[in-house]
Amino acid sequence: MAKDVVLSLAGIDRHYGQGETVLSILKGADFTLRTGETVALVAPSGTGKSTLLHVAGLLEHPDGGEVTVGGVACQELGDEQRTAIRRKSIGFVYQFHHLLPEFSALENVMMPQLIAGLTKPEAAERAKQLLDYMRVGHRADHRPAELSGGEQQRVAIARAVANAPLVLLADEPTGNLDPETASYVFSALEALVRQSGLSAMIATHNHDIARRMDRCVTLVDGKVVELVV
Ligand SMILES: Nc1ncnc2c1ncn2[C@@H]1O[C@H](COP(=O)(O)OP(=O)(O)OP(=O)(O)O)[C@@H](O)[C@H]1O
Repeated sequence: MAKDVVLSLAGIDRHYGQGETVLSILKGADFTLRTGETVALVAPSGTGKSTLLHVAGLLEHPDGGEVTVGGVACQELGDEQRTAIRRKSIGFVYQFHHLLPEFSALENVMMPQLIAGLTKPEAAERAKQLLDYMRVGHRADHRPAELSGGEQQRVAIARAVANAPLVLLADEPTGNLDPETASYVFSALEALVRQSGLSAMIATHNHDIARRMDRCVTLVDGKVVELVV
């Protein structure tokens, strides 16, 4: 793997179901993400965007092929090792925030850092910085249900980058927001990614958002193909 490649997918196969009802989603998909690069994944519904992100983020096992994260080939690793790599190297943002409802925004952003072994004061300081950066610091002590959709998603983004991952994977991170809020939240996400030099792959249906990334890819017949938007 080239030195500046942070994530590579090689010959990824993924199918669902069995026998005659088998549905092949990814068919030898290849993809490479370089350090500091931002890539939009734009493809019609049902073509496998979430599947590709889940495989890349070590949330799902592919049926064939190799996922390499930060130079580590993950295919032969056990669940524990994959989880350790995922926690250290991958930040994931979903369409719905998936914040823990019984904890405050600040505690939600502290959580992955505490799991990674930081002390409470260290985790709290970084969480505050990230929430301020995402312009939601004034809501730090509130629980998710007390936040607006845009605020919830900004907290979820702060949480995803709390452990300074190598790669940020986002699955339609603004898909559940109205256009104005989506634009605001995406700008905050983009600024954070650029400022921290993060590598990111973002699935989106929004072509305005896609154009702001370094490059765009799509899925055609189970393979990743470069796209000009
Ligand atoms: N666990 C599963 N079991 C069976 N089929 C699945 C499973 N997960 C996804 N699929 C199917 O695989 C296909 C690809 O799903 P995926 O969610 O990756 O698409 P997508 O491009 O992200 O779609 P959307 O834009 O609508 O979110 C779909 O037809 C979906 O129904």
